[in-house]
Amino acid sequence: MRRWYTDAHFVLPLSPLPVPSSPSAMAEQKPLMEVCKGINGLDKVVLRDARGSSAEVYLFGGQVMSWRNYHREEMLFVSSKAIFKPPKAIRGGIPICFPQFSSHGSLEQHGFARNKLWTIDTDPPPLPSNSLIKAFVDLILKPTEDDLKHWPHSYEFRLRVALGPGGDLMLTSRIRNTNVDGKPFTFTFAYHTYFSVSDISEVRVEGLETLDYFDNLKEKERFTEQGDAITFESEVDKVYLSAPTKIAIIDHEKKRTFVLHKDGLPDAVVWNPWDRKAKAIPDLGDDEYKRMLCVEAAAIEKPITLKPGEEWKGRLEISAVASSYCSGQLDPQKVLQG
Ligand SMILES: O=P(O)(O)OC[C@H]1O[C@@H](O)[C@H](O)[C@@H](O)[C@@H]1O
Repeated sequence: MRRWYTDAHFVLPLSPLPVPSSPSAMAEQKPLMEVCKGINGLDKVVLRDARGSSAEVYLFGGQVMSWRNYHREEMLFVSSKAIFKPPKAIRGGIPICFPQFSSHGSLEQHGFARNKLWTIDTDPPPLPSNSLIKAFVDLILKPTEDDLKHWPHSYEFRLRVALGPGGDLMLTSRIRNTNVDGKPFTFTFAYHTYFSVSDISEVRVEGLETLDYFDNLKEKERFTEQGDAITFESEVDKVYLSAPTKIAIIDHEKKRTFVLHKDGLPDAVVWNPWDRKAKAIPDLGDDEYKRMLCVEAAAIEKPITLKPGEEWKGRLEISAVASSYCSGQLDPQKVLQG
């Protein structure tokens, strides 16, 4: 069954759409936001902009599973062996790690948000408005009685997924403590983004040079990164601390650069399982590590504590630009404009 939202909140704009600038975009005169069935009948929300960029968000996990540019090229990696069957988290896209990143605590790996069924929030508290954003959806996750047995805290987790004016993917998380027992709670968080890359050996990450990091492959010992951009020739699992707000992933073969802008998320995780670990992950193809790279905007080193009534916000914006981008000159503002 297809539901088309006609509520002004969901299907914007009320004025005519801008004229699409390419034939492929022309074919995409569909609703800006549509709820339909995805793989295995799971509900998903499809966002589209007037030029043909799109994003798909599964209610299971509140997980972005697709982000395409206006050439309809997929930017996110999804494993060919991904299991779309709750409560197993789906391998690919942008799983949300909350309220625990990795095994940094007593909860299940990466927390439970990625294993839960979220709902569409029809009446979210307003966010700063941006009239250029036409396609977006608000999701919400709240604990059930049963959930409270495992993590005894009441919260409202609101996630807005939006397509920006240039087809950028924008995620805003708002987490509010709604405990009535007066107790604060503490959490760690990550947007566990799986980027699609042509060949991991041809990829470089800029913006993390000289930073301190915890190496998950060496019992979370702390090291300092060298001065060079990061390249890949073996398994990597690092949490970079106090990373800059902008990070670039340069894919030489694809001639494409992803530019991440993060806000409220001081840390950045870089993960690629490489060949041996990939073989041990049942829902990842043996060779698929070559076509993926996780760079995760996160809050890990200093967990966030919220008192009742307090709210935390963490934002991630990702753009994909052609790599006429000049290596070593990480100024995504210039990249974006230019
Ligand atoms: O297999 P999962 O639970 O999705 O986790 C994948 C990886 O996620 C990364 O964020 C962690 O740093 C890794 O340690 C972990 O292996």
